This record gives sequence, C-alpha cells and structure tokens, in this order.
Amino acid sequence: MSFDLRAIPLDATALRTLAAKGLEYRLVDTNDVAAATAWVEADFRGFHNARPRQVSVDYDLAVIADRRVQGVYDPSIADPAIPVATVSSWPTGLSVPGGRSVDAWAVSSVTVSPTHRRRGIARALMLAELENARAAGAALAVLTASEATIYGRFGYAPATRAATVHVDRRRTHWIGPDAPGRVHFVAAEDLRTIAPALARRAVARTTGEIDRWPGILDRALGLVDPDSESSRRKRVVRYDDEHGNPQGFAVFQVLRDPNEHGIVEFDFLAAATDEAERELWRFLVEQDFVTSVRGLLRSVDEPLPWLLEDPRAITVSDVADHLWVRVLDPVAALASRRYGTAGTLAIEVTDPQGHAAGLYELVVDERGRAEVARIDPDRASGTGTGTGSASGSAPGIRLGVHELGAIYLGGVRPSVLARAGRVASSAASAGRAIELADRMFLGQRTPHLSIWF
Ligand SMILES: CC(=O)SCCNC(=O)CCNC(=O)[C@H](O)C(C)(C)COP(=O)(O)OP(=O)(O)OC[C@H]1O[C@@H](n2cnc3c(N)ncnc32)[C@H](O)[C@@H]1OP(=O)(O)O
Repeated sequence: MSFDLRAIPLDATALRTLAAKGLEYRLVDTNDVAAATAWVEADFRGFHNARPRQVSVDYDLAVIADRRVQGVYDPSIADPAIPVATVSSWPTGLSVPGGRSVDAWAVSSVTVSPTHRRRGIARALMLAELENARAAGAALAVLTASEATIYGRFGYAPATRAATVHVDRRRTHWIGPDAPGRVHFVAAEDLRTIAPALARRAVARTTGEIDRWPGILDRALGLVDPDSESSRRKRVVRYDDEHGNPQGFAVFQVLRDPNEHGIVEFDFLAAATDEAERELWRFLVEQDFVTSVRGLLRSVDEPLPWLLEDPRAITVSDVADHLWVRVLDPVAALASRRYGTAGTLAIEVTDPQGHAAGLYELVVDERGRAEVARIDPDRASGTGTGTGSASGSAPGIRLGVHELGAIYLGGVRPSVLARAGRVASSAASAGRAIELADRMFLGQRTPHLSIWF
C-alpha cells in the first residue's frame, strides 16, 4: 500500500459524534512541532508513563512522521492544546501462512485522558480507524492491546500468543547441531545498516510478524539515547553463516547485582534462517556467570526444548494474547494466505460493524493456494443454519468476525472455537466442515509477533 496517509478525510461519523460532546477531532500535522509534541505528551500521559525527555519526544516525532496521527481536543480544558485522546495508524504488511504478506492497517497509541474516560471517545476513534483502514485498502486491521477486554467489541480477536521463556543456566546442555557459522559481538551502530534487511527476512518467515519501521530497530539497538543507562546495558551479537554472510542478530543485557551471578534478558532476536535462530539461542543460553536466561515476547512454540538435553531447564510464563486481528475484507484476507489442505469451504461471517459480513466460498487447490469469492445470498442454497455454498454441496461453517480473526493465522483451531460454541457447522456438514476447517487453516508455523506496537 502506498498513498498519502493524510489524504483520507476525517471520519464524518466520528467528527459528528465527538462534536456533539463539545470535542474536536483533528488530524495532527506532524510537521507542526508544537502540535505533534503536545500529542506525544498526551500519549505518554495516557499510558501512565513519566513525562518524556526531549530525546524521547524527538524519537516519537520521527516515528509519527510516517503515520496518520489524530487527536481529540476539548477547548474547555485548562490546556486545550493537549489532546484529550490520541490514536495513530499506518499501513503495514502482516506475514501470513505460506510466506506471504497481507496489507494490514496498524492501530496504536489509543489513549483517552482519565478526565474524559467512558464518554465513548475511544469507541468513536476505533470505529473511525476501521473506516480509515478500508479507505486505505487494508484487508484487516491489527493492534497489540494493553488490556484484553477492550477490542473484541470492535471485531478484533487475539490471533497470536507470546510468552516469557526462562532457561535455567545450570541445566543447559546443548544437544542441537553444531553450526558452521559464528556469533560475533558487534557495535550497534555497525549493525544499523544491515539490521533492516535482516529484520525484513525474519519477519517474512514468521507468520504473525508485522513490518518493522526504522525507529523500532534503532530503539532495539539502543541508538535512540545511546548514553542512557538502559542503552549502555545493551549488547549486540550477530550470527554469520559459514560464508561470512550475516543471518541474524540479537540484543540482550545482563542484569546483575554486584558480586552476584547475572540474568541474561533479551527481547529482540531477528533470525533470517533456522540456523541463525539456533545459534543465537545457543549463545544466549550458554553464557557463564549467569543463573538464568529470560526471553521476552517469545513464541509459545520455540524449538529450544528440542535443543537442550534437559527440556525441563525451560519454563514458560506470562503466556498471553499478543497480536489482535480484525478482518475487514474476507476475500482479500483469505486469498492472501496459503492453506494446509485442499478443499472447498463455505464461510458465513457475521459482523456487528458490517464490514466483513457475508457468505464466502474458499476453494483451496492441492498447493494450498486459495480462491475466495463472496457469494450472493440468492445463489447460495439453504442448508438449515443458513450456511451454504455456491454449489450448495460444500461443507460450511458459520462464525463471527471475531472468530475469523482468531483462526486467520492458524493460532487457534476452529474446532476449539466450536467446542466453545463460537463456530458452528452447517446442518448439512454434520461436523465435517469443522474438521476440514481445522486442516485448512493450520499453518506450518505457530504464529508469533515479537514486538509491541
Ligand atoms: C491499541 C492500543 O493502543 S492499546 C492501548 C489502550 N490504551 C490504554 O490502555 C491507555 C489507558 N486507557 C485509556 O486510555 C482508556 O481507558 C481507553 C482508551 C482504553 C478507553 O477509552 P474510553 O474513551 O474510556 O472508552 P469508551 O468510553 O469509548 O468505551 C468504549 C467501550 O469500551 C469499553 N471499555 C473501555 N475501556 C475499557 C477497559 N479498559 N476495559 C474494559 N472495557 C473497556 C467501555 O465500557 C465501552 O463499552 P461499550 O461501548 O461496549 O459499552
């Protein structure tokens, strides 16, 4: 997707709804430093963060320059230049099963001042973002959520999970293959030029990851505020294959009290190959003078237990929803990914906001490629539950847009949602459809997003 983010007009419904509350809904000009800084300050306050230092403001101003930035203003408050609500959004690729990328719309920085909460401001902004996403041609919208109770009502569902992985250093005995390449310590500035390409390759091979923007890599590498304590703690390692070609990098820190063993902690590991992934893990778990290793936002399906003699050296905590997906255009979304098995499935989607509602036919060939069509209800034959297919004979499932988002990347099986009473099969299918949907939606890799956005 490539277009002028500011060209999308402000959503008329949101404008009207907010105006009726005495509020102004505005697009923030990110070149207007005063207005953009006020927006950044409101964003920090909204997330209960300390007031930002100038270096953080400068960083955020650079990041939001590539985004659509909106604020809600209350002319009656003591400082009307500070928005009482914020939201930002931008087009991004989302990696889907089969190694492809789908056009998505990322939504972030959703805050409403505690002085203005529960007046429907966030609702107005979130509904407007769905319109913006459609105007931008996105097949779906994505976000990471501060609380799991907020976004379901707007059609978003948890589509990937993430976890903290702990490794007991004393029980670490590597039984994985020895790699032909080498791990090197490198200076963060030196990695800056190749980090985007490595991150791009890592994102492309991992269902559930979204495109990285330059600022996030700078922050991960500690380059935003290099003299700060947290940046100076960061160490960067790169894995080069046997030909000397860089294939991945990790950023970690060792947390320790004086005279105590340390704890290795990392939240950024970008591997373009399985070999690089293994070797970076090996480097992180085999350090001396540490008691444990802690990986944040890791996959719930890491290969690590199969690389250590003692898989019980690993414990997993904080398993939680991470990427939330909201399907807007089922035809484009479903056609973008590859599927686990061939078949024809009719999918009836309900959607409280209307965007994705309809009956669709998903036809997958032997190579896992899909053709998707929206079926005119008049053409669909009745099958008891209302689910049918163009041919009238294909197995069918019926589900809400929330459930469609949940199964889209293969993070949860349709049969689990059927057991929860949230996916139904057509009467004619007698359970066959759920079993087929399980096999079709299964991806090769457990979906995983390893950043917050
Ligand atoms: C993608 C992201 O940016 S995630 C970050 C979200 N932001 C934060 O966590 C920062 C702190 N929280 C806030 O700023 C605000 O509480 C917000 C943005 C979450 C909600 O703003 P509000 O304007 O109060 O929400 P609003 O009044 O529009 O409520 C909309 C609906 O969501 C519900 N809701 C809002 N916040 C919450 C919550 N924290 N938990 C559960 N439900 C919530 C409301 O009850 C309401 O439900 P209904 O319309 O179905 O009856």
